[in-house]
Amino acid sequence: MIVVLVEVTPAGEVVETSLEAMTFARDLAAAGGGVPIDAVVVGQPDEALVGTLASYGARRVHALTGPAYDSFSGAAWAAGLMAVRERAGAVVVTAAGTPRGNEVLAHVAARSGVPMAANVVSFGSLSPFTVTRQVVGGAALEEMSLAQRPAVFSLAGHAVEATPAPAAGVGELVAETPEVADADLVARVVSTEEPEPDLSGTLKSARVVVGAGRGAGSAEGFDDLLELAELLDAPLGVSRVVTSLGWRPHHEQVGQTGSRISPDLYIPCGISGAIQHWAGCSSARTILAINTDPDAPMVTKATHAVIGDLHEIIPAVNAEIRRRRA
Ligand SMILES: Cc1cc2nc3c(=O)[nH]c(=O)nc-3n(C[C@H](O)[C@H](O)[C@H](O)COP(=O)(O)OP(=O)(O)OC[C@H]3O[C@@H](n4cnc5c(N)ncnc54)[C@H](O)[C@@H]3O)c2cc1C
Repeated sequence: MIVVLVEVTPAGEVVETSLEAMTFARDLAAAGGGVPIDAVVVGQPDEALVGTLASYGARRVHALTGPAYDSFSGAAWAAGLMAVRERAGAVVVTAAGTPRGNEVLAHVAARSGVPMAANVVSFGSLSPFTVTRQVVGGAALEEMSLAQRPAVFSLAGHAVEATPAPAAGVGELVAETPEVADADLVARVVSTEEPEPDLSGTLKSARVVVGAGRGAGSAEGFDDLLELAELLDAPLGVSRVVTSLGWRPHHEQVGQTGSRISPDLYIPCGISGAIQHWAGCSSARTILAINTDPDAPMVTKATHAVIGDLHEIIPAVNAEIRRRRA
């Protein structure tokens, strides 16, 4: 029989590539004379999820629950998957070739003392069992023999189309709480964070950008610069020092490891003009540098420069803009 590790989204739906793995397992099971397929999920599945897996041919849905499975751990998930496999007597263990799928299966293969084939796209003969898999990032295909049992392999994403079975499986839900050794919980996810939203679009397309670097002095030193940006209806673009120090968010960074900008006017204030920053702003049409150092690379490359303390110059410029607009 075959066991398939199935991944579930935070919304409680089966991941598409896991449905592909179920479809592939079904083709393999059919070639092997109709051996059963069991799915393994981590966490308590609802009825709809069990129904989906049954519609893809699952005879049983083994649900791994308990504190050891509350967060992702490649070794703990592998321990649970192996416990199910051993009891069910499965000769094939498979999953989608996702980072998690590959990590868990690598643990399973190492513990079982067998090779693992990652990113399989098709199978050939059954005896000996051979598979074709993607290597070198998908640039080449390799044929691999998985003669030992269990045969452990992951399926490359979109190698097959996810298709429900012509006849649904029983989908019997089986609660599983295999024990996990403390050593298997050493490397596990302890917290997750939403990625910072990418707000750099405005910066990349702006006609005017106000730049700010270490010369701002501190996280509190941006008030006048932000006022200037508002008066000019321009976004703020900053140097890496500023984002590294946590003074401003990363999406405002200009340079090699930030945004490339090409505004009509760039006003870098307190930015030395290191090559990595220059890489992101050199296509600005006009550069007006404000810096205390007349020899700073940004000053020597700028179209115009004002030499002086930005904390004196910027408030004066803001006041003059406000006065003229009034
Ligand atoms: C792999 C790599 C990638 C990198 N990628 C980037 C990147 O994408 N973007 C980037 O910006 N950097 C990048 N860097 C960092 C880069 O090398 C510089 O360290 C950084 O750009 C310097 O930032 P800064 O100009 O704000 O600070 P500094 O170099 O310290 O310059 C501060 C400037 O402010 C002036 N100044 C000080 N006080 C005042 C004041 N009161 N008024 C006016 N002027 C004042 C000083 O004269 C000086 O010119 C990268 C570095 C590496 C190694």
